Amino acid sequence: MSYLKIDNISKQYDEKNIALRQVGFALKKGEVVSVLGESGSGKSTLLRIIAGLEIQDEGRVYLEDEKILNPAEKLVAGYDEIKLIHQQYKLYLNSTVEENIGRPLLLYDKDYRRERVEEILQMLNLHAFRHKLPKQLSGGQQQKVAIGRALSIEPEVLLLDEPFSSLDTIQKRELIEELRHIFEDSDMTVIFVTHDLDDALLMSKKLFILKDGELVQKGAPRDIFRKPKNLYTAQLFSHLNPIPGNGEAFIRPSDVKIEKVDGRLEAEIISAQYLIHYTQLTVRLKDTDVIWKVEDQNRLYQKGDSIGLSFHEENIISFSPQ
Ligand SMILES: Nc1ncnc2c1ncn2[C@@H]1O[C@H](COP(=O)(O)OP(=O)(O)OP(=O)(O)O)[C@@H](O)[C@H]1O
Repeated sequence: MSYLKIDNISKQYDEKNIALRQVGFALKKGEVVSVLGESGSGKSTLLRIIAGLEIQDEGRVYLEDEKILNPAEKLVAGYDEIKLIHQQYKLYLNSTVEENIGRPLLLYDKDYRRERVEEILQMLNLHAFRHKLPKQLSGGQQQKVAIGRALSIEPEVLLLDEPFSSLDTIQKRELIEELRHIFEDSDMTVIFVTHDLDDALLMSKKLFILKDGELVQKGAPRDIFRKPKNLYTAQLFSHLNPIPGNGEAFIRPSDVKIEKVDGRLEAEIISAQYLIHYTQLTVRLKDTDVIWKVEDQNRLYQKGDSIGLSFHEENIISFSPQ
């Protein structure tokens, strides 16, 4: 049974700005998913509508079969059960970490409040900073406090709108992994939106891909990687090498094997770029203008070398009948 249902949501701000086109999906309780899309694809609008903070033109959001009312239908917009965190999420600057986390619980029983704040400090490993003010914390620690504050009243649904984009890559990856473990141990339903594929893959086992306001594909990353529905989705995962004379058919660099020159597919290396896990070769296929990227895992080749290339038919990505 679906727990959070997004049913056919459309939203157009004005003539030029169509933010969402009939977006629909359903999540089970406790599911953690990522919504991936480039800037302007409608991610923030989608989350705001799910949170009941934006008026949609069409469609409905349901939480456990209850309609989520939008600001035109509800006096105080938003729901305690659904928390939205975004990059500009503000902390109380003159309050300590523990006060910030406990703030949403002011109307709750004092003992419960104390217990819950302890739980959150423990969960997010923030004990050492409990008496510090936000300005005495790093960006990553501040984001954790913001998340701690959102978690303090135990929301049913947590919506994360690129909340980590101000962090450096290493800090961000660590925080995402930490949160993934927290979410795995909870029954919170989480939607994480991002434009970064690696972040999305780190956070969840299920991806929703948004393009120009449309949900173009959803599923397990491995399935989308192997069977992308269109060029846009395919290219989110890697560069695609066009296969000459084979219509709209491509092969990923990671699926190309470098062999000795043996008269089959031959190429000349026109540049070699040292990357962390391999040397990326840019090659020109013999007797053509077709340029490919291939991965030299053993760092054996350099500019000017001739190499042979091979790949398995089953790895070909094709968008039209061959
Ligand atoms: N208040 C608004 N008024 C008019 N157009 C808007 C408004 N908010 C968003 N839009 C437009 O709606 C579309 C979707 O915007 P949205 O912010 O939802 O995308 P996004 O995927 O979250 O982008 P980003 O990653 O850059 O934050 C864009 O074309 C944007 O310009």
